[in-house]
Amino acid sequence: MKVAVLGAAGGIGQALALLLKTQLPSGSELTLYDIAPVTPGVAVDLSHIPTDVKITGFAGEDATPALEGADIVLISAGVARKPGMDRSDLFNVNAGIVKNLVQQIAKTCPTACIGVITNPVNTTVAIAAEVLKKAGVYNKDKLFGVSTLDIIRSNTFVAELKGKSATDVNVPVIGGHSGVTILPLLSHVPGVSFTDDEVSALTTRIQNAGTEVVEAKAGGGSATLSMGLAAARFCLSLVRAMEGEAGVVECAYVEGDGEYARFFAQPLLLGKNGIVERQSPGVLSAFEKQALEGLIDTLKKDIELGVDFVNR
Ligand SMILES: NC(=O)c1ccc[n+]([C@@H]2O[C@H](COP(=O)([O-])OP(=O)(O)OC[C@H]3O[C@@H](n4cnc5c(N)ncnc54)[C@H](O)[C@@H]3O)[C@@H](O)[C@H]2O)c1
Ligand SMILES: O=C(O)C[C@H](O)C(=O)O
Repeated sequence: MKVAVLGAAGGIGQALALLLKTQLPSGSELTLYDIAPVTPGVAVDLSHIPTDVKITGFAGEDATPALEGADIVLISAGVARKPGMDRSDLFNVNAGIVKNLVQQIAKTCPTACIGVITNPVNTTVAIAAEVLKKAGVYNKDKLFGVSTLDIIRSNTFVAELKGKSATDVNVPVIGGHSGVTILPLLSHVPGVSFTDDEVSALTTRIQNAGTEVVEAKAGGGSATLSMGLAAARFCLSLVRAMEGEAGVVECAYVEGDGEYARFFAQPLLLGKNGIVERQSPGVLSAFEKQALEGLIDTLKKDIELGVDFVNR
């Protein structure tokens, strides 16, 4: 199994690379790519960790050497938020970066599974899909917006509130990855009940958790370490499923049946070739139904922006 990380010299990229170097199965290959000249050095540094994962790093304009033969490509290249910014404010810079990198993926490893981390995810995943489509290599079962951070945050906040172990809580999060489009399904957490006020306050906290980190970092960037862990969890689940483990389910933002919007975060059964089954969000509470109705227009506009960016 070969995994490539694009944007690997950044805050997320380095944390993610460390976790993958230590947790990918023996015999895997990990390549790091970033425009930053430090990238081969990041790989040399990690190569001294005694695991059976071969790691190499590449810098410059051309991602090809990192992409050759990749089974999974994770993209965290791009700029991050500063206080006062929305994720959508990153569009002007990050749209072009994602477009360029996905064009290179389409050429060099067109059958790889792709996990897009770069914000605004609601839009950058649509950009990636349109680029792959134009190149004639789009497979909607292999393109993911990585929304795992919303799940691990929800698990943490619910566990804190209810005095549970965070590792025992699993909150599905559907919709998208920004503001009101993030919809944690608190009614789906077994063995836990919430008052209406708790549901409302927790949902708002989960939706604003990225901003909580951006403000706490005071201009020094957004979530990197928790995101590195989230992306590693997503990637390692995908690796396990691609290597034949049955029953691996993760939520991610993917092209679905279009019931709510063309792209929608939902639970996915993963397998050897990416998505095996898009699972229905199931029965929603009245609060969740209303929140879902309220997010669709925003999500559709975010998606349209990405589609137009590639096809204008
Ligand atoms: N999906 C999520 O849940 C989630 C969570 C946190 C952050 N993010 C997003 O991830 C992105 C990266 O965040 P970060 O904190 O790691 O930022 P960072 O600035 O620390 O790292 C970004 C890296 O991208 C590299 N880069 C820029 N342009 C590039 C290009 N054309 N090719 C290759 N590399 C390039 C930079 O050199 C840098 O090393 C941001 O857009 C951020 O908003 C997403
Ligand atoms: O909030 C951000 O800008 C980064 C990321 O999307 C997050 O949820 O932490």
